[in-house]
Amino acid sequence: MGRGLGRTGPLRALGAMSGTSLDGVDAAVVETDGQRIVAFGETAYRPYSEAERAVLRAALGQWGGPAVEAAARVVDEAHRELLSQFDGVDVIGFHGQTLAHDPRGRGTLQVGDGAWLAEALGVPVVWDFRSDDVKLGGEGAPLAPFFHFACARWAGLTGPVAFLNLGGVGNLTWVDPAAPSPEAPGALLAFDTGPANAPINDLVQARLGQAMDEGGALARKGRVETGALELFLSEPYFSRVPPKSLDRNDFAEMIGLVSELGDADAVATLTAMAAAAVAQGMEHCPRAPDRVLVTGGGRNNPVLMEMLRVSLDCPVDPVETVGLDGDMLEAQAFAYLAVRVARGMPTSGPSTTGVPAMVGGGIVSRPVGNPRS
Ligand SMILES: Nc1ncnc2c1ncn2[C@@H]1O[C@H](COP(=O)(O)OP(=O)(O)OP(=O)(O)O)[C@@H](O)[C@H]1O
Ligand SMILES: CC(=O)N[C@H]1[C@@H]2OC[C@@H](O2)[C@@H](O)[C@@H]1O[C@H](C)C(=O)O
Repeated sequence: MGRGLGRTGPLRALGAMSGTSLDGVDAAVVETDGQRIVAFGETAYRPYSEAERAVLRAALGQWGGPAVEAAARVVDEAHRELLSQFDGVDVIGFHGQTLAHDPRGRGTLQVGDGAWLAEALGVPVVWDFRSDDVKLGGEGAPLAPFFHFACARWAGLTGPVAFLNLGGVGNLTWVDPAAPSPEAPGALLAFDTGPANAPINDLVQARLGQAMDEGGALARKGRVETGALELFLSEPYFSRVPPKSLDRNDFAEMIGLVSELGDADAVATLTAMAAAAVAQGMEHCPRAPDRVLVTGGGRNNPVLMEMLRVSLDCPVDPVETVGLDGDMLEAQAFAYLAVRVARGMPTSGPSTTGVPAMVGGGIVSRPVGNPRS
Protein backbone atom coordinates (compact mmCIF):
# COMPACT_ATOMS: atom_id res chain seq x y z
CA MET A 1 0.00 0.00 0.00
CA GLY A 2 2.89 2.40 0.67
CA ARG A 3 5.45 3.57 -1.85
CA GLY A 4 8.49 2.68 0.24
CA LEU A 5 10.81 4.51 2.56
CA GLY A 6 13.77 4.50 0.19
CA ARG A 7 12.62 7.47 -1.92
CA THR A 8 13.86 11.02 -1.60
CA GLY A 9 11.38 13.91 -1.38
CA PRO A 10 8.28 14.13 0.76
CA LEU A 11 6.63 11.06 2.25
CA ARG A 12 3.00 10.59 3.18
CA ALA A 13 3.28 9.88 6.90
CA LEU A 14 0.49 8.87 9.26
CA GLY A 15 0.93 9.73 12.94
CA ALA A 16 -1.03 8.32 15.86
CA MET A 17 -1.20 9.53 19.44
CA SER A 18 -2.90 8.08 22.49
CA GLY A 19 -2.58 10.89 25.04
CA THR A 20 -2.39 11.03 28.82
CA SER A 21 -6.07 11.91 29.21
CA LEU A 22 -6.90 8.37 27.96
CA ASP A 23 -9.83 9.56 25.85
CA GLY A 24 -8.85 7.84 22.61
CA VAL A 25 -6.47 7.69 19.65
CA ASP A 26 -5.90 10.61 17.25
CA ALA A 27 -4.50 9.93 13.78
CA ALA A 28 -3.38 12.40 11.12
CA VAL A 29 -1.50 12.48 7.82
CA VAL A 30 1.39 14.86 7.15
CA GLU A 31 3.31 15.13 3.89
CA THR A 32 6.87 16.02 4.73
CA ASP A 33 10.50 15.42 3.86
CA GLY A 34 11.32 15.58 7.58
CA GLN A 35 12.10 19.30 7.44
CA ARG A 36 9.34 21.18 5.70
CA ILE A 37 5.63 20.48 6.12
CA VAL A 38 4.39 20.16 2.54
CA ALA A 39 0.74 19.56 3.44
CA PHE A 40 -1.56 18.36 6.20
CA GLY A 41 -3.88 15.49 5.22
CA GLU A 42 -6.81 13.48 6.56
CA THR A 43 -7.46 12.97 10.26
CA ALA A 44 -9.48 10.50 12.30
CA TYR A 45 -10.27 9.76 15.93
CA ARG A 46 -11.22 6.58 17.74
CA PRO A 47 -12.41 6.93 21.33
CA TYR A 48 -11.66 4.20 23.82
CA SER A 49 -14.74 2.45 25.17
CA GLU A 50 -15.36 2.66 28.93
CA ALA A 51 -14.11 -0.93 29.26
CA GLU A 52 -10.91 -0.20 27.31
CA ARG A 53 -10.28 2.95 29.33
CA ALA A 54 -10.61 0.95 32.54
CA VAL A 55 -7.92 -1.46 31.28
CA LEU A 56 -5.60 1.46 30.49
CA ARG A 57 -6.28 3.16 33.82
CA ALA A 58 -5.51 -0.05 35.70
CA ALA A 59 -2.04 -0.15 34.12
CA LEU A 60 -1.07 3.51 34.71
CA GLY A 61 2.16 3.82 36.66
CA GLN A 62 3.13 0.17 36.15
CA TRP A 63 6.24 -1.02 34.30
CA GLY A 64 5.29 -4.61 33.48
CA GLY A 65 3.04 -7.54 34.29
CA PRO A 66 -0.44 -8.64 33.23
CA ALA A 67 -2.12 -5.21 33.54
CA VAL A 68 0.50 -3.67 31.25
CA GLU A 69 0.18 -6.53 28.75
CA ALA A 70 -3.60 -6.10 28.69
CA ALA A 71 -3.24 -2.34 28.14
CA ALA A 72 -0.79 -2.94 25.29
CA ARG A 73 -3.28 -5.21 23.51
CA VAL A 74 -6.03 -2.56 23.83
CA VAL A 75 -3.68 0.04 22.35
CA ASP A 76 -2.57 -2.25 19.49
CA GLU A 77 -6.11 -3.20 18.50
CA ALA A 78 -7.48 0.37 18.69
CA HIS A 79 -4.63 1.56 16.44
CA ARG A 80 -5.05 -1.29 13.94
CA GLU A 81 -8.75 -0.46 13.67
CA LEU A 82 -8.22 3.29 13.25
CA LEU A 83 -5.13 3.30 11.02
CA SER A 84 -6.45 0.69 8.59
CA GLN A 85 -8.87 3.39 7.31
CA PHE A 86 -6.01 5.35 5.68
CA ASP A 87 -4.69 4.63 2.18
CA GLY A 88 -1.38 5.22 0.44
CA VAL A 89 0.64 5.65 3.62
CA ASP A 90 4.45 5.43 3.33
CA VAL A 91 5.24 5.30 7.04
CA ILE A 92 3.40 5.31 10.36
CA GLY A 93 4.55 7.15 13.48
CA PHE A 94 3.12 5.20 16.42
CA HIS A 95 3.54 6.94 19.77
CA GLY A 96 1.60 4.38 21.81
CA GLN A 97 0.24 5.00 25.29
CA THR A 98 2.52 6.27 28.04
CA LEU A 99 1.90 4.21 31.16
CA ALA A 100 4.88 5.35 33.20
CA HIS A 101 7.52 8.05 32.84
CA ASP A 102 10.48 8.37 35.21
CA PRO A 103 13.37 9.55 33.03
CA ARG A 104 15.86 9.82 35.88
CA GLY A 105 14.89 6.48 37.36
CA ARG A 106 13.23 3.53 35.70
CA GLY A 107 12.90 5.07 32.25
CA THR A 108 9.83 5.67 30.14
CA LEU A 109 7.18 3.21 28.96
CA GLN A 110 4.90 3.62 25.95
CA VAL A 111 2.91 0.48 25.27
CA GLY A 112 1.89 -0.85 21.90
CA ASP A 113 3.89 -3.16 19.62
CA GLY A 114 5.07 -1.37 16.48
CA ALA A 115 6.43 -4.54 14.88
CA TRP A 116 3.03 -6.18 15.23
CA LEU A 117 1.28 -3.09 13.83
CA ALA A 118 3.66 -2.97 10.83
CA GLU A 119 2.75 -6.58 10.06
CA ALA A 120 -0.97 -6.04 10.64
CA LEU A 121 -1.11 -2.99 8.32
CA GLY A 122 1.65 -3.85 5.82
CA VAL A 123 3.33 -0.45 6.34
CA PRO A 124 6.65 0.43 8.05
CA VAL A 125 6.08 1.68 11.58
CA VAL A 126 8.35 3.97 13.61
CA TRP A 127 7.76 3.58 17.34
CA ASP A 128 9.34 3.72 20.80
CA PHE A 129 10.32 7.34 20.15
CA ARG A 130 11.34 8.21 23.72
CA SER A 131 13.60 5.40 25.01
CA ASP A 132 16.86 6.36 23.26
CA ASP A 133 16.63 9.94 24.47
CA VAL A 134 16.13 8.74 28.07
CA LYS A 135 18.97 6.18 27.81
CA LEU A 136 21.27 8.95 26.63
CA GLY A 137 20.40 11.16 29.60
CA GLY A 138 17.45 13.16 28.24
CA GLU A 139 13.95 13.66 29.64
CA GLY A 140 12.40 11.69 26.74
CA ALA A 141 9.72 14.44 26.52
CA PRO A 142 8.44 16.66 25.14
CA LEU A 143 9.13 15.46 21.59
CA ALA A 144 6.76 17.71 19.64
CA PRO A 145 9.18 20.74 19.62
CA PHE A 146 11.00 19.91 16.35
CA PHE A 147 7.57 19.67 14.77
CA HIS A 148 6.49 22.95 16.38
CA PHE A 149 9.47 24.61 14.68
CA ALA A 150 8.20 23.31 11.33
CA CYS A 151 4.67 24.49 12.19
CA ALA A 152 5.90 28.02 12.94
CA ARG A 153 7.61 28.08 9.54
CA TRP A 154 4.53 26.58 7.82
CA ALA A 155 2.36 29.32 9.38
CA GLY A 156 4.77 32.00 8.16
CA LEU A 157 5.56 33.25 11.68
CA THR A 158 8.72 35.31 12.03
CA GLY A 159 8.91 36.42 15.68
CA PRO A 160 9.30 34.16 18.74
CA VAL A 161 6.18 32.16 19.53
CA ALA A 162 5.21 29.68 22.26
CA PHE A 163 3.19 26.56 21.51
CA LEU A 164 1.31 25.50 24.62
CA ASN A 165 -0.24 22.03 24.69
CA LEU A 166 -2.90 21.66 27.37
CA GLY A 167 -3.56 17.92 27.56
CA GLY A 168 -3.52 15.83 30.72
CA VAL A 169 -0.13 17.42 31.33
CA GLY A 170 0.86 20.83 29.92
CA ASN A 171 3.92 21.36 27.76
CA LEU A 172 5.39 24.46 26.20
CA THR A 173 7.73 24.98 23.26
CA TRP A 174 9.35 28.37 22.75
CA VAL A 175 10.31 28.69 19.07
CA ASP A 176 12.41 31.24 17.23
CA PRO A 177 11.28 30.70 13.63
CA ALA A 178 14.08 32.97 12.40
CA ALA A 179 16.69 30.37 13.45
CA PRO A 180 18.16 28.45 10.51
CA SER A 181 16.92 25.04 11.74
CA PRO A 182 15.45 23.40 14.88
CA GLU A 183 18.93 22.05 15.64
CA ALA A 184 20.47 25.56 15.68
CA PRO A 185 21.44 26.90 19.12
CA GLY A 186 18.69 29.19 20.44
CA ALA A 187 16.01 27.87 18.07
CA LEU A 188 13.96 26.03 20.71
CA LEU A 189 13.32 25.65 24.41
CA ALA A 190 10.80 23.08 25.61
CA PHE A 191 9.49 21.57 28.82
CA ASP A 192 6.40 20.31 30.61
CA THR A 193 4.78 23.23 32.43
CA GLY A 194 2.91 21.17 35.03
CA PRO A 195 -0.37 19.35 35.41
CA ALA A 196 -3.12 20.67 33.12
CA ASN A 197 -6.40 18.78 32.67
CA ALA A 198 -5.53 15.50 34.42
CA PRO A 199 -6.23 16.69 38.01
CA ILE A 200 -9.44 18.45 36.91
CA ASN A 201 -10.64 15.30 35.16
CA ASP A 202 -9.66 13.08 38.08
CA LEU A 203 -11.51 15.27 40.58
CA VAL A 204 -14.76 15.60 38.63
CA GLN A 205 -14.61 11.88 37.83
CA ALA A 206 -14.19 10.92 41.48
CA ARG A 207 -16.75 13.36 42.89
CA LEU A 208 -19.35 13.67 40.13
CA GLY A 209 -18.73 10.82 37.69
CA GLN A 210 -18.00 13.38 34.94
CA ALA A 211 -15.21 12.96 32.39
CA MET A 212 -14.27 16.66 32.37
CA ASP A 213 -15.37 20.14 33.48
CA GLU A 214 -17.14 20.77 30.17
CA GLY A 215 -16.70 24.38 29.04
CA GLY A 216 -15.18 25.23 32.45
CA ALA A 217 -18.77 25.36 33.79
CA LEU A 218 -17.85 24.40 37.36
CA ALA A 219 -14.66 26.45 37.47
CA ARG A 220 -16.64 29.51 36.40
CA LYS A 221 -18.93 29.16 39.42
CA GLY A 222 -16.10 28.65 41.90
CA ARG A 223 -13.68 30.81 43.85
CA VAL A 224 -9.93 30.19 43.66
CA GLU A 225 -8.47 29.24 47.05
CA THR A 226 -5.27 31.29 47.02
CA GLY A 227 -3.64 29.43 49.93
CA ALA A 228 -3.81 26.15 48.03
CA LEU A 229 -2.57 27.86 44.88
CA GLU A 230 0.45 29.28 46.72
CA LEU A 231 1.29 25.91 48.25
CA PHE A 232 1.12 24.34 44.81
CA LEU A 233 3.44 26.98 43.34
CA SER A 234 6.00 26.35 46.07
CA GLU A 235 6.74 22.94 44.45
CA PRO A 236 10.45 22.88 43.46
CA TYR A 237 9.49 21.66 39.96
CA PHE A 238 8.51 25.18 38.90
CA SER A 239 11.88 26.74 39.64
CA ARG A 240 13.81 23.87 38.04
CA VAL A 241 15.55 25.11 34.90
CA PRO A 242 14.20 23.40 31.75
CA PRO A 243 14.22 21.06 29.90
CA LYS A 244 12.12 19.02 32.34
CA SER A 245 9.23 16.58 32.03
CA LEU A 246 6.48 15.05 34.13
CA ASP A 247 4.54 11.83 34.50
CA ARG A 248 0.74 12.16 34.36
CA ASN A 249 0.38 11.48 38.07
CA ASP A 250 3.41 13.37 39.36
CA PHE A 251 1.16 16.02 40.86
CA ALA A 252 -1.66 13.66 41.90
CA GLU A 253 -1.33 14.90 45.48
CA MET A 254 -2.46 18.37 44.41
CA ILE A 255 -6.01 17.06 44.55
CA GLY A 256 -5.35 16.78 48.30
CA LEU A 257 -4.80 20.54 48.42
CA VAL A 258 -8.41 21.10 47.37
CA SER A 259 -10.02 18.13 49.11
CA GLU A 260 -11.76 20.29 51.73
CA LEU A 261 -13.28 22.63 49.13
CA GLY A 262 -16.70 22.38 47.51
CA ASP A 263 -16.85 21.07 43.94
CA ALA A 264 -16.89 24.44 42.15
CA ASP A 265 -14.13 25.99 44.33
CA ALA A 266 -12.00 22.85 44.00
CA VAL A 267 -12.24 22.83 40.20
CA ALA A 268 -11.69 26.61 39.98
CA THR A 269 -8.55 26.19 42.08
CA LEU A 270 -7.20 23.26 40.01
CA THR A 271 -7.87 25.27 36.84
CA ALA A 272 -6.00 28.25 38.30
CA MET A 273 -3.11 25.90 39.18
CA ALA A 274 -2.85 24.75 35.56
CA ALA A 275 -2.74 28.38 34.36
CA ALA A 276 -0.31 29.49 37.08
CA ALA A 277 2.07 26.63 36.20
CA VAL A 278 2.19 27.97 32.63
CA ALA A 279 2.83 31.52 33.86
CA GLN A 280 5.73 30.20 35.97
CA GLY A 281 7.04 28.34 32.95
CA MET A 282 7.05 31.48 30.81
CA GLU A 283 9.66 32.94 33.16
CA HIS A 284 12.11 30.37 31.81
CA CYS A 285 11.73 31.42 28.16
CA PRO A 286 14.77 33.13 26.60
CA ARG A 287 12.64 36.10 25.45
CA ALA A 288 8.97 36.94 25.79
CA PRO A 289 7.12 35.39 22.84
CA ASP A 290 5.01 37.57 20.55
CA ARG A 291 2.09 35.25 21.22
CA VAL A 292 1.08 31.96 22.83
CA LEU A 293 -0.68 29.47 20.57
CA VAL A 294 -2.68 26.92 22.53
CA THR A 295 -3.28 23.36 21.38
CA GLY A 296 -4.85 20.31 23.07
CA GLY A 297 -8.21 19.93 24.80
CA GLY A 298 -7.57 22.67 27.36
CA ARG A 299 -8.02 25.32 24.69
CA ASN A 300 -11.73 24.38 24.75
CA ASN A 301 -11.99 25.42 28.40
CA PRO A 302 -12.81 29.16 28.30
CA VAL A 303 -12.11 29.63 32.02
CA LEU A 304 -8.61 28.20 31.66
CA MET A 305 -8.03 30.38 28.58
CA GLU A 306 -9.24 33.50 30.45
CA MET A 307 -6.93 32.74 33.37
CA LEU A 308 -4.01 32.40 30.95
CA ARG A 309 -4.86 35.69 29.25
CA VAL A 310 -4.92 37.45 32.61
CA SER A 311 -1.59 36.04 33.75
CA LEU A 312 0.47 36.23 30.52
CA ASP A 313 1.74 39.45 28.92
CA CYS A 314 1.00 38.52 25.31
CA PRO A 315 -1.95 37.37 23.19
CA VAL A 316 -3.15 33.83 23.96
CA ASP A 317 -5.02 32.16 21.09
CA PRO A 318 -5.92 28.67 19.95
CA VAL A 319 -3.59 27.31 17.23
CA GLU A 320 -6.53 27.48 14.82
CA THR A 321 -5.78 31.23 14.62
CA VAL A 322 -2.79 30.39 12.41
CA GLY A 323 -4.53 27.57 10.52
CA LEU A 324 -3.36 24.57 12.60
CA ASP A 325 -5.58 21.85 14.10
CA GLY A 326 -5.40 21.80 17.89
CA ASP A 327 -7.05 18.39 18.16
CA MET A 328 -4.51 16.76 15.89
CA LEU A 329 -1.20 18.53 16.49
CA GLU A 330 0.29 15.69 18.55
CA ALA A 331 -0.69 13.00 16.03
CA GLN A 332 0.76 15.19 13.28
CA ALA A 333 3.93 15.59 15.34
CA PHE A 334 4.50 11.83 15.37
CA ALA A 335 3.87 11.62 11.61
CA TYR A 336 6.53 14.29 11.10
CA LEU A 337 8.94 12.68 13.58
CA ALA A 338 8.52 9.27 11.92
CA VAL A 339 9.93 10.68 8.69
CA ARG A 340 12.82 12.26 10.57
CA VAL A 341 13.62 8.92 12.25
CA ALA A 342 13.35 6.99 8.97
CA ARG A 343 15.79 9.47 7.40
CA GLY A 344 18.26 9.51 10.28
CA MET A 345 17.49 13.07 11.37
CA PRO A 346 17.42 14.11 15.05
CA THR A 347 14.14 14.28 16.95
CA SER A 348 15.36 15.86 20.19
CA GLY A 349 18.32 17.79 21.51
CA PRO A 350 19.81 19.62 24.50
CA SER A 351 17.22 22.42 24.46
CA THR A 352 14.15 20.18 24.09
CA THR A 353 14.79 17.18 26.35
CA GLY A 354 18.14 18.07 27.93
CA VAL A 355 19.87 15.16 26.21
CA PRO A 356 23.58 16.05 25.88
CA ALA A 357 23.66 15.74 22.07
CA MET A 358 21.13 15.51 19.22
CA VAL A 359 19.25 12.18 19.19
CA GLY A 360 17.13 10.51 16.55
CA GLY A 361 15.06 8.18 18.72
CA GLY A 362 12.72 5.44 17.56
CA ILE A 363 12.66 1.94 16.16
CA VAL A 364 11.77 1.33 12.48
CA SER A 365 9.83 -1.93 11.98
CA ARG A 366 9.20 -3.06 8.42
CA PRO A 367 6.53 -5.65 7.63
CA VAL A 368 8.26 -8.93 6.79
CA GLY A 369 5.59 -9.72 4.21
CA ASN A 370 6.35 -6.48 2.31
CA PRO A 371 10.13 -6.31 1.70
CA ARG A 372 9.83 -3.32 -0.69
CA SER A 373 8.56 -1.06 2.08
N1 LIG B 1 -15.01 21.43 25.93
C1 LIG B 1 -14.10 21.22 26.90
N2 LIG B 1 -14.23 21.82 28.10
C2 LIG B 1 -13.34 21.62 29.09
N3 LIG B 1 -12.29 20.81 28.98
C3 LIG B 1 -12.10 20.19 27.81
C4 LIG B 1 -12.99 20.36 26.70
N4 LIG B 1 -12.53 19.61 25.68
C5 LIG B 1 -11.42 18.98 26.14
N5 LIG B 1 -11.16 19.33 27.41
C6 LIG B 1 -10.07 18.82 28.27
O1 LIG B 1 -9.01 18.37 27.45
C7 LIG B 1 -8.73 16.98 27.73
C8 LIG B 1 -8.25 16.29 26.49
O2 LIG B 1 -7.12 16.97 26.04
P1 LIG B 1 -6.15 16.29 24.98
O3 LIG B 1 -6.92 15.46 24.05
O4 LIG B 1 -5.28 17.38 24.46
O5 LIG B 1 -5.30 15.36 25.95
P2 LIG B 1 -4.22 14.27 25.62
O6 LIG B 1 -3.70 14.47 24.23
O7 LIG B 1 -4.77 12.97 25.99
O8 LIG B 1 -3.11 14.64 26.70
P3 LIG B 1 -1.51 14.84 26.57
O9 LIG B 1 -1.28 15.97 25.61
O10 LIG B 1 -1.15 15.19 27.98
O11 LIG B 1 -0.99 13.54 26.13
C9 LIG B 1 -10.04 16.44 28.24
O12 LIG B 1 -9.84 15.27 29.02
C10 LIG B 1 -10.57 17.62 29.06
O13 LIG B 1 -9.99 17.65 30.33
C1 LIG C 1 6.03 10.89 28.62
C2 LIG C 1 4.90 11.43 27.81
O1 LIG C 1 4.19 10.69 27.16
N1 LIG C 1 4.72 12.75 27.84
C3 LIG C 1 3.66 13.42 27.09
C4 LIG C 1 2.63 13.96 28.06
O2 LIG C 1 1.59 14.66 27.37
C5 LIG C 1 1.94 16.04 27.30
C6 LIG C 1 3.31 16.09 27.93
O3 LIG C 1 3.22 14.99 28.84
C7 LIG C 1 4.45 15.80 26.92
O4 LIG C 1 5.65 15.75 27.64
C8 LIG C 1 4.31 14.45 26.22
O5 LIG C 1 3.62 14.48 25.00
C9 LIG C 1 3.87 15.34 23.94
C10 LIG C 1 3.12 14.88 22.74
C11 LIG C 1 5.34 15.51 23.54
O6 LIG C 1 6.14 14.60 23.71
O7 LIG C 1 5.64 16.56 22.95
